Amino acid sequence: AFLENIITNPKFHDNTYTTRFIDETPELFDQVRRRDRATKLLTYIADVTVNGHPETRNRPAPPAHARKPQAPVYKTEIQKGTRDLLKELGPKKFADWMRAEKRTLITDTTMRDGHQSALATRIRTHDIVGIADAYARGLPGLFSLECWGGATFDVSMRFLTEDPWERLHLVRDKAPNILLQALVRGANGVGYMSYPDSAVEFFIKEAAANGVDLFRVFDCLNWVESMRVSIDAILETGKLCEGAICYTGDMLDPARSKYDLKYYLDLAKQLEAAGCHILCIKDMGGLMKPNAAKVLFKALREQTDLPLHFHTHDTSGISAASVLAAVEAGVDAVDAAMDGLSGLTSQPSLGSLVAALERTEYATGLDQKVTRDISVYWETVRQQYAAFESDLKGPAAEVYLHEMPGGQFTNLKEQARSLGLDGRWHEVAETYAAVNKMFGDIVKVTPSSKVVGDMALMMVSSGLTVADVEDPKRDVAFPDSVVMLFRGELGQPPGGWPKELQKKILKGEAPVTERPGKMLPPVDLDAIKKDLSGKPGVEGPTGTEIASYLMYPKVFTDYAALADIYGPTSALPTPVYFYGLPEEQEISVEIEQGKSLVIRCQAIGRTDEDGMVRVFFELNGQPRMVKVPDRA
Ligand SMILES: N[C@@H](CCCCNC(=O)CCCC[C@@H]1SC[C@@H]2NC(=O)N[C@@H]21)C(=O)O
Ligand SMILES: N[C@@H](CCCCNC(=O)CCCC[C@@H]1SC[C@@H]2NC(=O)N[C@@H]21)C(=O)O
Ligand SMILES: [Zn+2]
Repeated sequence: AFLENIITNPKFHDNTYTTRFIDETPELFDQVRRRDRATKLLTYIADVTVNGHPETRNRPAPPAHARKPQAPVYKTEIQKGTRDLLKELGPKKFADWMRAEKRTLITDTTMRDGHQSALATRIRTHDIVGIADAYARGLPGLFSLECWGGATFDVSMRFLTEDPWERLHLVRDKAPNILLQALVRGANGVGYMSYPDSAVEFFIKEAAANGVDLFRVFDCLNWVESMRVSIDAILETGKLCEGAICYTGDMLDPARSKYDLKYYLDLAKQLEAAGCHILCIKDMGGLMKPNAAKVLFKALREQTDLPLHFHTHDTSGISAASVLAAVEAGVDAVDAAMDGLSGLTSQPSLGSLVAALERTEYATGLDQKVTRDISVYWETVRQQYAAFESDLKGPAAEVYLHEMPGGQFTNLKEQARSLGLDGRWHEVAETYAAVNKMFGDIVKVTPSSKVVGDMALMMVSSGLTVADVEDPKRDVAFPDSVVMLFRGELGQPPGGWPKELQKKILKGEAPVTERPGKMLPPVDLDAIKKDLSGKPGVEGPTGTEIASYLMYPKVFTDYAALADIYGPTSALPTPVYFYGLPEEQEISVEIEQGKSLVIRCQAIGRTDEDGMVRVFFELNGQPRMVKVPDRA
């Protein structure tokens, strides 16, 4: 009881309290400090049962009839797949193999862009890893699993209290035969800002060493100069480097001549010259129309012999038609999401594309019973994430006006709602388009899209028009992200920033025209190791911990401190992670391969005079009690 008291006292995690405790009772301290993972997990379950989770509080709850997701179990051996091929052939010959394949190669984006676009990136490692074995055995012919990078890196630590590297390791173990694909933002790594080149290099090397086989690299302004930081680091790792060109505007519209066919063909030449093994047209807004796809991919096919990969979103409802047009025009690989997480701001439906290509020369060869089974799994998983559903009910051709990337659309709608602008969404969309024009008609994808969003929300909520903003006599408080953008901290658009506006925003400060990462002081790994060692929840610090810290110092140390208190929460089933364990319910938690805990909630006490609540469990048959604060 004495020990339990110490453990569950909220002051336990405040170092001064613990230090005094060590001085007074060193022999006891070991027993307390060694708090095993089970005790930590019970602390988490008690806390979330009593207090809920910040992410799901006051949000729609899963339907009462929601069932436990059951991954299909396939008895077939794990056959050789694209990862085995890459190991055999090396990246260059692998790219030749792609070009020789007649069938259309399919990338499944469900584990990354699918839920980033449909559910604000909130799907947890537990649900992602749960289906990996089925992919490995049931879809060995899949080209790649896009399962890492992009916003998943940030969200897993910041909102889901789990380690993105653990997710990568577990998917790697369960699906050893299929290429694991990650999205990286050129000189921004997986962050929203520019980093010193050495930080990006360190991150890429760590990601390659921990399981990423194919890196898709893009820059938020299509500035190849910035992309080279990642490209060069990836080429050194021997992994596949896919250079992505972000598609924007409307290629065949004479009014959008800035982004015409020549613009894209020139960028493709630059990326080929930079050494990319594969070229990707990354249509993050779903702006590609079937006619443009036909013209663009035909022209690219004639210009280069590199394999071509097409990524789009279904916001307008036309994306499957664009994908089929691209296939006819010679594209080698296309992205799709499993039906249950496809459509609208996500990718087009994988099952439907496979069926549409059946009995054509481009047939994918994927087993449609398996794609149906796996889609049913994702549908069931999705029920647990009701808290993160957007209110978008149908396709929106409005996307051709605002050109927002799929992943941002739902997030910006949320942000507008929280600012009390929900009745004015179409005004936000119009203003977003006006801001894009005011900024010189730029590529809009994380992080440049975030800046346009910040400006649009600021203008709508403070009733500012473009004329007001551009008026040299009118004082405007520009969001920090806008100042950063015009200072050049996210790179340079072709032709630079609109001069007048830049002058007004920078108030005479000189802009940066070089690549920011080149000017930033290189990372000091020794200083970081010293800074990190001893922080709660930090092991070594290991290479992956340093890589996380380089990208997100505060988000990482906050995450590590929570992991130190709550243990391996990623192993918990999603209903328990977000909503707790009701009395009389029992779960089995596999905290590592072959080691499971059986946890049963017996009773939840009342809040005592110290504002603490006792929660009684049975852990593998043994009675256990933990006390947690009532945070009401
Ligand atoms: N706004 C911050 C990020 C913080 C967002 C909310 N944080 C989390 O979702 C992770 C912390 C979980 C706290 C646990 S959940 C169970 C229990 N219930 C609680 O109320 N607290 C604990 C940013 O943008 O960085
Ligand atoms: N997480 C925020 C974004 C935070 C953005 C902070 N941005 C930077 O630190 C950019 C780094 C480049 C700084 C440039 S380089 C040339 C000049 N010299 C300097 O010392 N600094 C500038 C979000 O969510 O938006
Ligand atoms: Zn996307």
